[in-house]
Amino acid sequence: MVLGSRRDGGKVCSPRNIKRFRSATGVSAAPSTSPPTNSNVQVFIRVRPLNGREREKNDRSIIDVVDSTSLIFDPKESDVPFFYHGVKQKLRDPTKRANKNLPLTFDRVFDQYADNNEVYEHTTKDVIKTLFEGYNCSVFSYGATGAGKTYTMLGNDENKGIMYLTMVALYAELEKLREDHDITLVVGYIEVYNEVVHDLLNPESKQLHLLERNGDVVISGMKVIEINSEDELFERLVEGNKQRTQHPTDANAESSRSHAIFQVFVKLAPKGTDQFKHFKLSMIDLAGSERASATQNVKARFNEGSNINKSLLALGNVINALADNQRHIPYRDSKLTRILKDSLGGNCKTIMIANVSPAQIAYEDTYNTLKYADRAKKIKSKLQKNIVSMNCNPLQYKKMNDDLKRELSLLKAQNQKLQSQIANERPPSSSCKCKPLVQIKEWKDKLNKVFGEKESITKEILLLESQKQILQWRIKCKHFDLERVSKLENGIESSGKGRTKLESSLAQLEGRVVGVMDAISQAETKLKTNSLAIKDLVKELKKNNLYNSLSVDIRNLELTLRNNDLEQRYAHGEKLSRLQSSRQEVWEQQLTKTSNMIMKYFLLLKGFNKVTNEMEMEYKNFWKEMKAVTWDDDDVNMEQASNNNFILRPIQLFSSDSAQSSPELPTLVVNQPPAPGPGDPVSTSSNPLRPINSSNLDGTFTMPNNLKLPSPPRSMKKKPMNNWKQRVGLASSRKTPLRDMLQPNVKYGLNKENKPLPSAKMLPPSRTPRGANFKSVTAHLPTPGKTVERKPCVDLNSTYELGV
Ligand SMILES: Nc1ncnc2c1ncn2[C@@H]1O[C@H](COP(=O)(O)OP(=O)(O)OP(=O)(O)O)[C@@H](O)[C@H]1O
Repeated sequence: MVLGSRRDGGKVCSPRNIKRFRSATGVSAAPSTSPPTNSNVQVFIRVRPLNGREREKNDRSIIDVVDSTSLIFDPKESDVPFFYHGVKQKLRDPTKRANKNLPLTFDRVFDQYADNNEVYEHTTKDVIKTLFEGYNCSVFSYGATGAGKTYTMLGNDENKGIMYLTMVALYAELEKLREDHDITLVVGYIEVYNEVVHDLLNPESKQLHLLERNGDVVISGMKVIEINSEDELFERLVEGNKQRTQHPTDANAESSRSHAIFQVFVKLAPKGTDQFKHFKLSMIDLAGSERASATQNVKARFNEGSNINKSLLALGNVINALADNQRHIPYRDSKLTRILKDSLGGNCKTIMIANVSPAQIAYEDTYNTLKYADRAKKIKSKLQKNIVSMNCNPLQYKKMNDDLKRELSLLKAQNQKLQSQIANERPPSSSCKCKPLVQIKEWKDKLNKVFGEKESITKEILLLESQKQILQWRIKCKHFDLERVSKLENGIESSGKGRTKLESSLAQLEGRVVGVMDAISQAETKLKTNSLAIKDLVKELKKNNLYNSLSVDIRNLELTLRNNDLEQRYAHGEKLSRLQSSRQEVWEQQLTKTSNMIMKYFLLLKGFNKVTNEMEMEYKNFWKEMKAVTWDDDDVNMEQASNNNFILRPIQLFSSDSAQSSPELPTLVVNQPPAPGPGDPVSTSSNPLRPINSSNLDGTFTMPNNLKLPSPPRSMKKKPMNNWKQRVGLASSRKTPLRDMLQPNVKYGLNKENKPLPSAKMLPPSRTPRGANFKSVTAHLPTPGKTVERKPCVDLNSTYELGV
């Protein structure tokens, strides 16, 4: 079959084929018949041309590239008549294996005629844009040994690879920004060989270690160098590549026996500001995967081959776990997956180029690579969905906190500006000729006093409000706990101690809420009195024609109030978010345990043939639900999210008199919450920008009547609520679904005892040397079979530590 031709169009999607592929790959969905859409992970297939040896053997092509996004693996061969005892048979030759005739679709499929430029145009060209938007990006080439990974990534003098082409485009973009930005670009190049990390730019150095910092993996001691031109870059790439461990294999005379990771770190700082943006581009040339049967290696190579396969198997498991949206992603299983942690999951755009050979002899390798690629296609971007909902989403809190932080810094800047304005104010003789300085000072003191009072009262109210919200949240959690404990006690002998303890701590918490609410209402009365005092003072100032002279001071005092208000809200958000995170952690552990238990008992019952159809159905539905744990308010935008029970309600901080009376002041635009109207949700963030100078502010503190509070679980609702419980606000709520991940305990490529399946066995590569790759590289290659020796490095001054 010839590449690029399309045959048997109507039959390729036969249900039989689809079923076979599903069982072979473990892919639960049907093989893609439409191209994968918008995702953080894009998967491309590159089919290399048959090489001389394959052409000599007259190998048939096992890949039919149908169009730019689809291919057929092992296409059906045209019918060669099959004769038995001289009679033409209707059936196919039983001695020949039936063709898989498997259709697959990817983001793009490149046939043997595509050069590196074409691959670049459709793969990494768009990456540049994504990088400048502030995302990290990763490109990695995957495939069996000799499939064309290094050719794609590095290329040669005539046909430079996508690493180089991408970097040239990156330089061009940076050049456009050079005039008004300070730019730093550094690169690092490492390899992972036999589970040891080496620095390819500093071959003398000893092995590098991986460290975890705040959940990120950091390569300690990696040397990074500044690059100033494209040519210098290509030289560095080739130089680094020379240091890579290479040995000949059956399929490639210069097989790279290590995973090479080239990283580019860019820092962009607009001139004259102290802000900067940074991003990272990682380009990874993986070592070739190899089949057990394809290699006949000496002992020395065996270890190497098994390490390559082990890390690629770990990579496969990570891809599977991400594709299945599992909560636990086994990044820690190998150095490679640890380094690639933020290149596969998380906030990173990933491009995978799977390289395959179309030759019949590479049948298994090509099939395995396509399986990998098809799985990788299923990794979608919304990885954060793997979090169990507790009614309030900590991520939303984080965003709200960030908004508040921004608002706060804006206000602080405005405040500072106003303060300097006051300091630079001309003496009263010019602005207020008739008022002596002493008199002004007296009024200023009066203002400071009433605003000082207001500040401490609002502080107190917000503190109490924060306490109340946290107590209410804890009450809600306790109700859930109580409901569960009560249910679990059914059917077992229990002293009921657990329930009693929970009930008493619930009563205690509810009592505390009542106390806090009393304190709030007292503080509110004080605030009302204070607001009246401010109003009176402002009136007097106006009467004495002093208001204009002191308007800047009033404004400044108001802004100080606003600063404090925001600071407290921010602290509240953070505290609640911390509490929720720790509760969530406990929950996740509990849910994992519960799911495992359910699975155990289900299997036990099944073993005894006691599972009814209904139970089986229920279990399957449960399992399905557990597979895709999502926030139940995932798609709610922040506006809606702020309609949430645990946000501090707004306090009116400014008097209308003061707000409308200083027209000469610059209008301060902040993200201020609007005063809640009747029936409006209580909201403190994500409102459209609006000026603080609003004439509807009357300086009074009003208790919103729409503060929604959580309800008790169903069992509690049955009980009549007494007065204080109603005040605590246990009125209505939504149910939080009990979900957890429950995945069948089957890992890709592993049997039940967690041992590699026969197809994943490792055997070392062959010793047969074959033709050279790149002129520039081969001139400096180590002797085949000889590993590059590394000496310990003493000069650590020139090394940096950067996040992977
Ligand atoms: N698209 C292509 N066009 C022309 N030649 C190619 C192409 N892809 C690969 N080759 C040639 O095939 C041979 C093997 O390619 P390459 O070294 O890139 O394989 P590899 O996947 O990196 O192998 P390994 O994992 O063993 O290092 C090289 O000689 C290379 O020049």
